[in-house]
Amino acid sequence: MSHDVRPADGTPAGPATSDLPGPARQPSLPDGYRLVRLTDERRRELYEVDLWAFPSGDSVDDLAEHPLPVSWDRTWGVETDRADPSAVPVDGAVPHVTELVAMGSSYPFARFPVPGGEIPVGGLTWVGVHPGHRRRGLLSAMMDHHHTGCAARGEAVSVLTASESTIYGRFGYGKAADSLAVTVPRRAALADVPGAEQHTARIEASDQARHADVVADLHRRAGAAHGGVGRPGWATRESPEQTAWYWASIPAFRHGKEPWRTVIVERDGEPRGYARFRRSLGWGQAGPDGSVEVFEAVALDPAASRALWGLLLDLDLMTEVKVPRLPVDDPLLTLLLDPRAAVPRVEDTLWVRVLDVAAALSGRQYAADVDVVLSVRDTARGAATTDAGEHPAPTPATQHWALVADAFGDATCTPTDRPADLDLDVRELGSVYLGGTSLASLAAAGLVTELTPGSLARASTAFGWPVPPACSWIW
Ligand SMILES: CC(=O)SCCNC(=O)CCNC(=O)[C@H](O)C(C)(C)COP(=O)(O)OP(=O)(O)OC[C@H]1O[C@@H](n2cnc3c(N)ncnc32)[C@H](O)[C@@H]1OP(=O)(O)O
Repeated sequence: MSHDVRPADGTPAGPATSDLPGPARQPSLPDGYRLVRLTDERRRELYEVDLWAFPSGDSVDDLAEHPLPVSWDRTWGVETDRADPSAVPVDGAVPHVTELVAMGSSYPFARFPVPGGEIPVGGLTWVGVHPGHRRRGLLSAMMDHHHTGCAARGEAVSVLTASESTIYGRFGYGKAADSLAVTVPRRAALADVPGAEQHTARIEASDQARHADVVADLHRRAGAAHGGVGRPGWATRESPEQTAWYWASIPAFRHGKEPWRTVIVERDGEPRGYARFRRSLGWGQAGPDGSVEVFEAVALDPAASRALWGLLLDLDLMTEVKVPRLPVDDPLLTLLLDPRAAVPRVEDTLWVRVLDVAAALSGRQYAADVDVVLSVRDTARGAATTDAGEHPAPTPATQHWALVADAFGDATCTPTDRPADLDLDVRELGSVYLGGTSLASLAAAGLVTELTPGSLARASTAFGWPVPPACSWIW
């Protein structure tokens, strides 16, 4: 919070457009609010908004000295002024305080994996509004700002993980990937995989200097594996800020658990997989009742995966292993002789907003030859706008796009006057973009309309992908 003196009527300062990341314009905000770029000097204020938006037992002091995952040049806030009741008027003017009441940021994914390729993507994150300033349009204005910034930077797509799954559909986001939350009993039986027993393991305190390079290398190679087709969504932590955050040991986030541990499994001295986990020890009537939390478990091949899960499922004094975000096709579910023992629960992870249809659709590959015309409606608020500051068109903006692609080859997507084969909203285009949701299943729910008989099955096959998308970058 900072002080300044305003005229007696409290007129707020004008917009600080030149401070904004992205195009120099203000989105439509309610009166008295302005969007500003945040810098490291306002780190404590940012944490104050964060703790109002995401309540926890932590204090600003617990958090402010540790690394932040966001890049300041892509981080913004909304501030407002209010009269300072404790201040004495100066020459008839009422001292005001400037208060940060909302924030948002986006990760710079320059090489975000999409089916068969990589494109620049903006990863919306850390959106929060102070509860005293909610439901008056601050999020809507920030979404407009974010999408405009993506468009200006050539990011054809925005992705996010949502705190609540009901928020982002209205801004044109479609649910593009699920994950599984599982809890596996200790020593749950796993199928044998030849070669698993030839692995050795190093279990160490997570340490950036010691582990960062090997973990980043395994993470990247695991995403590109899968018979060479790669896993959509499997972005690496590209920015130094994301990397520093991942490796930071922040006591406030331990919640009674030990600090993060890293296990690396090796075969013939070569790293083949890693996991990041932490334990908490409890005692029940039957003795030790500890729990293991696995943040991520990544392996290059089936034997390394079997070795890694075998180790994680048999840590002393533990009775269960919790994995909050497991890719839906992780080998663990297939290796478990009793998959029901994991009690898998499906959760949404990646939400995708297609901002530039031509760039997005020609930036990925397709699993079958396709020649289809899509009628795409983009009426959602928060659509990318022009540098002139125009807001999304109030009337439905529908465009026909001709998509032509060879299976696992080149693709083109251009505007066309040809009649459409399929009709859908931009939300549904986001849902199918990473290959994890089928057009046919959306059509079954009435969200996609087949206008040319036979086009749905063909397009559905082409938009699919052999490997389901997964989110690899939460935090
Ligand atoms: C990518 C991420 O960072 S996800 C993290 C999002 N942040 C949080 O969950 C923290 C706690 N929540 C908040 O800070 C705020 O409530 C926010 C950011 C979710 C919403 O901010 P607000 O400024 O209140 O939103 P705003 O007034 O612009 O509302 C825009 C629309 O979204 C709707 N909306 C807002 N919050 C929610 C919600 N939690 N669930 C469903 N709809 C919502 C509003 O009703 C409004 O819809 P309408 O215009 O169709 O009636």
